[in-house]
Amino acid sequence: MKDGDPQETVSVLKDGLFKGKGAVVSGAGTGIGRGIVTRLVGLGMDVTGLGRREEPLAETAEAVKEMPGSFRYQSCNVRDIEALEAAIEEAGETHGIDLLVNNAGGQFFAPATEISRRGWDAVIDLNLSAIFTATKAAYPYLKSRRGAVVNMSLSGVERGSMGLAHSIAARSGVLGMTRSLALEWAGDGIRLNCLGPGTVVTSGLSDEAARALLDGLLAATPMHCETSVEEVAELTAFLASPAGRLMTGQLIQIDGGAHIGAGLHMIGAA
Ligand SMILES: CCCCC/C=C/C(=O)SCCNC(=O)CCNC(=O)[C@H](O)C(C)(C)COP(=O)(O)OP(=O)(O)OC[C@H]1O[C@@H](n2cnc3c(N)ncnc32)[C@H](O)[C@@H]1OP(=O)(O)O
Ligand SMILES: NC(=O)C1=CN([C@@H]2O[C@H](COP(=O)(O)OP(=O)(O)OC[C@H]3O[C@@H](n4cnc5c(N)ncnc54)[C@H](OP(=O)(O)O)[C@@H]3O)[C@@H](O)[C@H]2O)C=CC1
Repeated sequence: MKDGDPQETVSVLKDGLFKGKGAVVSGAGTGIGRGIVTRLVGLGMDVTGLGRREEPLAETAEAVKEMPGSFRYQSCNVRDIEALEAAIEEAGETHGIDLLVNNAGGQFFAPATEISRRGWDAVIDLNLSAIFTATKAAYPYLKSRRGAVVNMSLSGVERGSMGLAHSIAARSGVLGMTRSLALEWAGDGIRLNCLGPGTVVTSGLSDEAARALLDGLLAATPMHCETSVEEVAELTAFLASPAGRLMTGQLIQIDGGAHIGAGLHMIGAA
């Protein structure tokens, strides 16, 4: 990436593009989620952010308070079905939903033989079932605005990954669900896509084990570079914009070619 303000460097969308539009972003207090909120509010959108911890959500609110759109947040565990449905409904009634970004997610790295059934269920709940719940709850609001859904996935999701059997299973499920709903809801004008970022250095990838992987991840990326939060945010906004009008049912990998190169999927194969 060139020097300068990272968002400015990758910004291609028009100021005021999303004035009067509404969005829900999960995992809005940190990393990629905060970056997406910042771009959407910067483009004039009214955004509700979800996450379990209030403190990072409040930090996101502080970061965007002078921007053209607005940001409200709600503490919500997306694995709690009733709480998630209620949060989506409240956001829909407050500002409408032109865009739903299912970004909250994560997992632990472990070989399949070390994943307990509870560990499996926790990852499937967070990365698959919660996305179904949120998307279904948002349907009436999306329909009335002919809105869009962006589901955060992983680079290489289609070819499997060492140490991530649970997460790849969940995210492959999300891809199948995304394509199925893209078909079911096309007549309503609702579009759904998945984004597969490569390596994004956020707090989620900052523990010792993840840092140890970083050099290997970058070496396995043909362009030998990280994906920036701002690049993911700009692409998310693009997919919700009129320029994305015919894009639906896709997995778009924003990963410096990782999914066609050596890839991130063999990292951890010792
Ligand atoms: C393709 C390569 C690039 C990949 C790049 C990806 C990057 C990112 O995703 S960045 C975001 C990273 N952030 C996170 O991953 C944080 C989110 N993760 C979690 O919250 C947890 O991992 C969770 C999904 C398991 C949910 O946690 P929670 O509900 O609190 O679960 P528990 O701690 O109660 O554990 C439930 C169950 O899971 C077992 N477990 C947890 N960690 C591990 C581990 N490291 N190894 C093996 N098993 C683990 C835990 O032991 C529990 O099972 P039981 O012991 O059977 O009760
Ligand atoms: N960083 C990377 O290299 C890549 C990341 N991704 C994916 O992008 C997404 C964002 O990752 P990133 O920003 O890097 O990581 P972070 O760990 O910073 O973000 C994860 C966010 O999800 C929220 N979250 C987690 N569990 C729950 C829950 N049960 N209910 C509500 N919110 C929850 C967290 O907030 P809180 O803890 O407060 O609930 C946090 O804000 C994830 O789905 C991740 O797997 C994909 C490819 C690469």
